[in-house]
Amino acid sequence: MNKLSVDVAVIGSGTAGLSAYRAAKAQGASTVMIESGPYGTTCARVGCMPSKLLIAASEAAHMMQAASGFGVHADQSRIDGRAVMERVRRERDRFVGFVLDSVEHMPAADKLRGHARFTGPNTLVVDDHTEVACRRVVIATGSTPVRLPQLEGVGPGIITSDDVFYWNDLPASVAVIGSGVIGLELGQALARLGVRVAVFARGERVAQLTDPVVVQAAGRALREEIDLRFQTEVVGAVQDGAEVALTVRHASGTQTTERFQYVLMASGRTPNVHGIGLEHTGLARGADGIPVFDPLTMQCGASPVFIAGDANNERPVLPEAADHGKIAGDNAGRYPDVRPGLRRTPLVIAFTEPNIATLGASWRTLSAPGKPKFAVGQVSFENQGRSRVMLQNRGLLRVYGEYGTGRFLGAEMAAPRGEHLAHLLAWACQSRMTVGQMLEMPFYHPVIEEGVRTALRDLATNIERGASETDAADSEPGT
Ligand SMILES: Cc1cc2nc3c(=O)[nH]c(=O)nc-3n(C[C@H](O)[C@H](O)[C@H](O)COP(=O)(O)OP(=O)(O)OC[C@H]3O[C@@H](n4cnc5c(N)ncnc54)[C@H](O)[C@@H]3O)c2cc1C
Ligand SMILES: NC(=O)c1ccc[n+]([C@@H]2O[C@H](COP(=O)([O-])OP(=O)(O)OC[C@H]3O[C@@H](n4cnc5c(N)ncnc54)[C@H](O)[C@@H]3O)[C@@H](O)[C@H]2O)c1
Repeated sequence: MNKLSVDVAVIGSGTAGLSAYRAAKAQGASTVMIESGPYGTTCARVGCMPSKLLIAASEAAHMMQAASGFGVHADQSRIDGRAVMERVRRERDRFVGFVLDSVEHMPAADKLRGHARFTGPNTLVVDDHTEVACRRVVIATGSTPVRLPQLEGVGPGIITSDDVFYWNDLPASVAVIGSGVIGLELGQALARLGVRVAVFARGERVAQLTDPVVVQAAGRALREEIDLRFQTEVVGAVQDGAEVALTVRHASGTQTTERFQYVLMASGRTPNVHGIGLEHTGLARGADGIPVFDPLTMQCGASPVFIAGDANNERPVLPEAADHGKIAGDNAGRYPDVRPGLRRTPLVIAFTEPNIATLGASWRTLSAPGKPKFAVGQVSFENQGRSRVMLQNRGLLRVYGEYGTGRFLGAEMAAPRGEHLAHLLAWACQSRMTVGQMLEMPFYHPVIEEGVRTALRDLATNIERGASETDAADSEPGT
């Protein structure tokens, strides 16, 4: 067994791990980065980038169809599935290439290949070939798609998002299990590319939304394009040649069986904190097995162990993985002088159309028992000027504000160009602006942002009403 002694060991070379490695090195710490899988990051290989490439192709296909609404007829449109997937893989490989280049330029002594696991609070063993004595550790092991037990061992037709971006051609049909972010992004993209898609959901969840009014509006908008089947439970499946016969149970109790080329499990992701010897660290862990950590420092208790990215499941999206990694690596490098790092206003965007975006405090957080009442303003995009002009008049925006101070708290939306509206609102939220201050900002004409102004005016009115005419404590959200 080889022996290695370092100041900092970073487990994982994804976005969080790479950012932790750089930050620890910047503190002058001797650092090793350990990776068990392929280099290239989940985001670039099988996450953000290839999924957005597939969505971009689907938008092109959708525009051809939507054009007839303007009197423009793209007569002979044809989707070449092989060419679509070839571009997805080619461009994805280009993005992966940038990551591989940066890893290539790291000193060889700073990289170790193999599965790392703790054998003690300050020791790791890598694949039984190297023992690493490390004064500090950053766990940046990412997450893995949840596999449904009732679909285990069925056959090659049962897949996860990890498989989609290696396809050589578009399939004929896909059943998507889960109406979360992955299920809806991929489900809508594949449907727009001519694949027969059905999305099966246990409940009525729509991506990351928590506001029931926005959930309703988003579900309505998406249903225009996707065969979305709420309240269905997967019972089991059988691989039958090139197809999978999928059996689901409906809310009525009846069961139906349908055949698809693939069944895509999009039922969440599990943090990779199991099988890494955490039981040897003495760290306190939550019910989900994740070490208890401080989200400002990423430190696990008072220990020299830090946890970053999807592994801690705090906000499992790319920008947060990068921020987590920087904070964790910086603190691992400077330990025991641990400092709080920069955390930003929460922002999540699902690239469906309409975009589904949430920022700041969620409706669910604000509505938790014991929390003060809050005011709500809203706008529907169905009759919003510019949205109608572009034939993208679907969706709803709800904005939340604090009674008394008038401070803007957060928003949830399914909105045309929602990715941009969400940034605008997230910046206002992080700047701790009041609704009044936001309404003093410029709004051009005719733009979708005028819809945001309508929602903010509505919110301002409701805040005013709550503060002057009613006791805030008696008012319900939305009044
Ligand atoms: C389909 C899909 C689409 C997405 N789209 C978006 C998007 O549009 N926008 C967005 O912000 N986010 C998106 N995400 C989420 C984003 O990709 C993740 O939040 C981010 O990549 C997490 O980075 P990470 O560094 O935590 O994990 P990863 O990049 O997964 O890195 C973890 C690394 O640790 C390694 N590892 C694990 N265990 C060990 C061990 N014991 N020893 C050694 N190495 C180990 C793994 O092999 C892996 O390389 C998407 C995710 C998916 C799946
Ligand atoms: N645009 C983005 O930012 C983006 C895109 C894709 C993925 N991601 C990240 O990846 C994470 C994982 O995405 P996801 O869509 O897999 O998870 P998710 O948590 O968003 O959704 C999982 C869905 O699966 C359902 N589900 C859970 N268990 C089930 C079961 N046993 N049977 C049927 N349905 C079940 C849930 O009700 C939910 O609707 C997201 O939380 C997000 O952080 C982000």
